Parts: sequence; structure tokens; C-alpha cells
Amino acid sequence: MTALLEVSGVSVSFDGFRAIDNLSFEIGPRELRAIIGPNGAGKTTFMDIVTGKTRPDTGRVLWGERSVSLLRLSEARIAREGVGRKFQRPTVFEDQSVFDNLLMALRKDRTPLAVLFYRQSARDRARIGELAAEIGLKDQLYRKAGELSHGQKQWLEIGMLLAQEPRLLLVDEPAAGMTLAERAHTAELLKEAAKTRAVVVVEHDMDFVRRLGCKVTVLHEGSVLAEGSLDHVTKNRQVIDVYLGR
Ligand SMILES: Nc1ncnc2c1ncn2[C@@H]1O[C@H](COP(=O)(O)OP(=O)(O)OP(=O)(O)O)[C@@H](O)[C@H]1O
Repeated sequence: MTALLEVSGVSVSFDGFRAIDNLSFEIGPRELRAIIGPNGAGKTTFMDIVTGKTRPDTGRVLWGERSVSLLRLSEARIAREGVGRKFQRPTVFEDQSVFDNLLMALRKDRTPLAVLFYRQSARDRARIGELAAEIGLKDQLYRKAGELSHGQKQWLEIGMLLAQEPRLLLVDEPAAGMTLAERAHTAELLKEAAKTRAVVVVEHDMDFVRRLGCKVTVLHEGSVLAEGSLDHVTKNRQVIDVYLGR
């Protein structure tokens, strides 16, 4: 399997502190991966590097069949290449309906003229219906996003990212603040999304990671400490020591 994303030998320091240290990481085109690791392990910095927010000091970040270097591209260009990122807190347009939020995410051409002359098409409406079904909000389409529960807002934002058809979706702690039922639904949603694209989930909640049932990468001090199934990595002596702070 050729990787969709290949990070190799990446390091970055902030004021002499190595936040990412010779990190190598690969993800396949239709793969679900969980990234775990104690606070300060470099999980956020890793996502910042992939999305172009932080530039590494050394190393390579290659993307797609043509192995394009993401390090040469702007953040906006990386997003257009198909890298979507979901931050921890939901950011939806609270005064707009679920339908309108999804519609806004769907419209790719945002030039002023295109926005001015936009007419809803049957195809867009059908796609919004599909997305709403995928995220479990089909019955909530005409509710204002601000009235949704925390979990529903998170799903809506995931739906808005899916509307842009990313090839890689980076998701930061999706289960935080969710009820048990919401977590179960979120895990199913991400598993489903990973059937047609790569999904990388950074998560602290081990029960949630177990639900994802995917390969796990453990980061520690900016590099990969262990990789494999959750059972495999949680039996690893070094991983146990790191989590217990030894
Ligand atoms: N812009 C920055 N300037 C200075 N230090 C930074 C910067 N960004 C990150 N760091 C440091 O780099 C290390 C890795 O941070 P990072 O946020 O990537 O870890 P994390 O694994 O996401 O942690 P958490 O689980 O707490 O979110 C930390 O020690 C952090 O303080």
C-alpha cells in the first residue's frame, strides 16, 4: 500500500526545546489511525506541521500519489489539496440551520460573484441530505446549529469537513465532553468516514480509542514510542512507564 501521507525524519524546536524529534509516520489512503500520548508528546504540533501551520526545521512531509512536499505549500493550499482539520471545540455558525451550515461548507467557489449568483441545486440538496444522514442529523436539518447539543455540533462540524471531501481528516479529541451515547455514535461516524478517506484521531480517552478499533500510534517526546493495536501498545513496558510518569 502506498502511503497517502508520509512524514519522515521531522524535527522542530521551539526556543531550543525539541517538540518533534525525528518523527516518522505514514498513513494509507483509507486508514483510520488513533494517536495517543501524554500531555506535551507533540500530537498538536504534528497536526500543525501536516496542515502547514508550523514549519519543521528538518525532515520531509510527502503527500499523495505524486509525493508532493507539503512543506512548500501554504496552509490554504494544503487545505485545498484535501487535508481537513477538526479542532477540539466545535465551530459552527450558531445562527444558521444545520442545512445552511452544510450548504456553506459545500460551496467550493467562494468568489464574490459566485456567492452573489448562487442558486441551490437539486444536487446540492441531495448531497446535504446524504451528509446529514452520515452524521446522524437528518431529523435536525432545519434546527439552528446553536440549539444542538455539544455532540451534535461536533458531528455537524465533521459533516462540514466531509462536505469538502478531504482525503485526510485530522480530528482533535472528538470525544471530549460527550455523553457515552454520543461517543459511540462519533466512533461509528469516524469509522464510516475512514472507509473512503484517511482519518487521524488524536484522543486521550482510551475507551473511545478502543471503540475505534484501529491501529494506534503512541507519541512521546516528539517521536513514535510504539505502534500497533491498542492491546499491543498498552502492554508495552515503555508506554506503561510513560503513562505512569516513570
Ligand atoms: N509555539 C510553541 N512555542 C513553544 N513551545 C511549544 C509551542 N508549541 C508547542 N510547544 C511545546 O512543545 C511540546 C509539544 O506540545 P504539543 O501541544 O504538540 O503536545 P500535545 O501532545 O498536543 O499535548 P496535549 O495532549 O497536552 O495537547 C510541549 O512541551 C509544548 O509546550
